[in-house]
Amino acid sequence: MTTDFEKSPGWLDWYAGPSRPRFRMPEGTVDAHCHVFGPGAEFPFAPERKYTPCDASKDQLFALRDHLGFARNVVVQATCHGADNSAMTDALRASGGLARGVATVRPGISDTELRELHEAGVRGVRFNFVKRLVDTAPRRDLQDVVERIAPYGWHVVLYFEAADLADLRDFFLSIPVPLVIDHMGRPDVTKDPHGPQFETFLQFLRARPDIWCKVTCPERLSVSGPPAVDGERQAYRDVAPFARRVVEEFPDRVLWGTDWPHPNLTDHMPDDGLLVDFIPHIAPTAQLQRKLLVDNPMRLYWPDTD
Ligand SMILES: O=C(O)/C=C(\CC(=O)C(=O)O)C(=O)O
Repeated sequence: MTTDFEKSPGWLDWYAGPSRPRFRMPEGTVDAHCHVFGPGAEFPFAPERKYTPCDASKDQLFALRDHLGFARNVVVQATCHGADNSAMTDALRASGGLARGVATVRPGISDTELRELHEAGVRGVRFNFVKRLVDTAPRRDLQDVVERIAPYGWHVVLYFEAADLADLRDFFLSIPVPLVIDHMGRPDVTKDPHGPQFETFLQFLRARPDIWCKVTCPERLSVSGPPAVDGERQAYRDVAPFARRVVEEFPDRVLWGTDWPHPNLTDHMPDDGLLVDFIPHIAPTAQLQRKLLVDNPMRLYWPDTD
């Protein structure tokens, strides 16, 4: 088994020594989108992966959680681990109940494996339609997965590019469990936040009351920045109006997360402390912040916790 991995060319490692955020997050804030990578020597990356990351271990994730002031994490299976969820579930088990997970599952998964994922803290599966990341599975396979996970009360996380929503929308709306959309459906933020492309996305969110939206990844969506580096506490001003529209229209079904360790960024690596300082620009009131950071993720991932 290969355990010695060479990172993809040009790979940017996560930012060591992030600042402390100036924004005071409410107590119990959940980082509802982050990943663990390996370590490759312990949890090898998948043969079918499209990129090879640096290591980003559970201990490093938990150290970041504590440094930034988060209480909990939702760890999303990244494509570089394929459908081998063991690095992610290892993190969930080590978290003492402070982490939940979103897995990648193939239709052939056994009932025992599904039960084990649930017991570890998995509460959803991710379907990825971003072509640079995966060869998307046939819809029949995805429907089979939905049938298998529905009895557990799980949801489906959808990752896709804005330009593909028109083709995918009917399929998405046919999925009979709650949906969670990654990174606002990846809008082109050089367009008008009140223009037709983002309006199409908002219409999709309006189509069902159980579609949630992560207002995440300004660092991935931003074109004109400025990036969250070198003390910049007003970063990603071009993304903020898009996220604010979603937060204000759907305050009870938005989620936020760091996206640490920020895979596949090519032009900069954000300081995660400065990234947290983006939050009040998209959720300007204490009430919106509490819903976004605590109430909503707790309802979705820890519904039995008071
Ligand atoms: O961190 C993210 O959510 C986005 C990713 C990576 C990813 O989703 C994956 O590997 O599964 C991206 O756009 O490259």
